Amino acid sequence: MTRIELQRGGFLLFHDPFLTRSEADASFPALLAEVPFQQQTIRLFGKSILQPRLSAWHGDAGASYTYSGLSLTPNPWTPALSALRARVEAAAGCTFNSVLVNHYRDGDDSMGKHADDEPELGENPVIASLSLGARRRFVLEPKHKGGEKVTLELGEGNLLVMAGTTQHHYRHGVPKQAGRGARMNLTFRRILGSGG
Ligand SMILES: O=C(O)CCC(=O)C(=O)O
Ligand SMILES: [Fe+2]
Repeated sequence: MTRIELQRGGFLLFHDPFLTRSEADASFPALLAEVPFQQQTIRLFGKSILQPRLSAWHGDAGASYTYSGLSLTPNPWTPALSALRARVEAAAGCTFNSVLVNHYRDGDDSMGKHADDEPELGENPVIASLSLGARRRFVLEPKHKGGEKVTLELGEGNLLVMAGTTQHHYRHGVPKQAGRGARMNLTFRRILGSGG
């Protein structure tokens, strides 16, 4: 495990490897079969646009969440998601009541730069990000001038934990990367005030 202190504040814990090869290889098809992935529409500057990836939200009953203007009601935990949650909680040393699962079908799918700073996550959220399948470039950069840019290759069962004040000072995203294969990313989160 590598700990990366961020210059503007916050820190990352990077576990690479994290899942064993066989755990990672078994999880990808299990999630594809269990998770009801959809291409979501979001409203951005008054226009409806399709997100350039598939996603699904799972969590404890009552853990509802607003993401990019979408109000999401969680799907229930599936066997594969519950097993991965237990694995991630043991490593992160905290508990999570929900997970956003993203499926990047190929290198044309992407996630724009953002911070996971929604109020329902609380002041300094711990976000545990598990990546399966093809590695993709994950870019973390300061919101304002000053501080470093960090690029990691997330995939193949590795785990990145973002903690402390990271979401206050940094944005992150997954740019398009031509030629890459399918990847999944699971961000385990704790939604506050949901009774979970
Ligand atoms: O796919 C990734 O590595 C990033 C996902 C992410 O930032 C999110 O779900 O908020
Ligand atoms: Fe994020």
